[in-house]
Amino acid sequence: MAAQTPLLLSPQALLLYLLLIPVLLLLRATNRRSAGERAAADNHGGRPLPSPPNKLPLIGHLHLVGPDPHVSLAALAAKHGDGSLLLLRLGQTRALVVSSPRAAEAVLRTHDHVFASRPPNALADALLDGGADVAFAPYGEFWRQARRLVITHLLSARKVHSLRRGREEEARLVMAKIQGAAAAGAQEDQEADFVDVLLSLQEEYSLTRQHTKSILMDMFVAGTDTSYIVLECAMAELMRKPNLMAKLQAEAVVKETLRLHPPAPLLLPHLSMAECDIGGYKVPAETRVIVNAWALGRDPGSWEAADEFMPERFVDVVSPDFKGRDFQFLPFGAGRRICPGINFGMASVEIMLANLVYCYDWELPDGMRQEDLDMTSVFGMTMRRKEKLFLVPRTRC
Ligand code: HEM
Repeated sequence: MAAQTPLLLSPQALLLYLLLIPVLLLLRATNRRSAGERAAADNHGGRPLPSPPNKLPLIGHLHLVGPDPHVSLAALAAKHGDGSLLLLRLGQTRALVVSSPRAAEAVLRTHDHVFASRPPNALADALLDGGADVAFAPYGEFWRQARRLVITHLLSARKVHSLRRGREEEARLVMAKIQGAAAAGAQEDQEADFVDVLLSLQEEYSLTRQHTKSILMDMFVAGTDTSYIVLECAMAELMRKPNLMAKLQAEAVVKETLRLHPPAPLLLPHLSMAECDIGGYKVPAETRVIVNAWALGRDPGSWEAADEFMPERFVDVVSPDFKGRDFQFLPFGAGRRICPGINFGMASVEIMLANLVYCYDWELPDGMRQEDLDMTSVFGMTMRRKEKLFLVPRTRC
């Protein structure tokens, strides 16, 4: 009688069991291996890198990484790491998290040649034709050529200087918009300028149409979002400390904003191309490396009052360099993969910030207090403010 047939013997249940048995066996086998064996396997027999204990089958440590990965990775590194390095399994991927200036220096300077590649990235593959750009290209001849092109012809100090008029015009247009005036006028089109340059170099660099498109996309995506994020965070921090507005030094404010709110808090992922010894640990080839620039910038061991917004720390003293020489401050990364757009980005943000603060007094909207300003951020390709910043301008000039 059907009603008396035990449920476990139904054909569906049997099928389910048959499908589950290999998975259950795999889980048992994984769990039976001692922590030491697992660590040794992850470290190719070397001294085991510190790693959180509660690794789950299949997903590894993914469940420990929260919606703000830079924050949860910093907390994990503090709890389970040795203060510098932490090994995670993110699904099938082995990832080394770097959270101290010393370890960052080892990875991005001492052994930069080993860690200068990029892991495959499905999003970049779809958008940029699998590494036909600079930012996501694996280390190799194509990347070297594309980076040389970008540094020499698009982002050199001379080029950035020559685009000064364009930036001034851009700032003027924004001020005019704020004033409510019609934002008309001759605008120097920087993107078109980049297109012209790239088209003129197609032969010299053997650029295909796809290369040209991908490099332009790099310039556009890497350039606009980051600069805008820094500007918005700088204005939000200044609203919380309005006394700083008056004695503003745009450069110091921008540096301090980059320290507390780096738009790329985990840089871009690096990939090791060979086995390498870092601080006595063996890091295997093909390990993803995540440098937590956000944690470095807030490390109380490197910075006094690390969580305080204090632009004055960058004024009139020998302050940390942000171009990849001081490893407690890496908003642009360091080494071979350092951002090639530093001068371009800094020039764009500084001129806009100086104009905003010089031409206007800024107030919070009616009824809003400084302490109501929500400084939380959301993590994505870049880290941006969760809440849009709304301010009221009062004309000064
Ligand atoms: C404040 C503004 C900016 C910040 C904070 C910033 C930050 C960064 C960071 C953290 C990286 C990754 C470094 C690494 O992997 O070690 C990077 C790479 C890159 N950035 Fe920027 N960036 C900014 C502006 C720009 C601008 C204006 C451009 C170009 C117009 C640009 C183009 C690039 C490119 C092409 C790469 C990839 C370099 C490579 O892989 O060789 N960035 N940037």
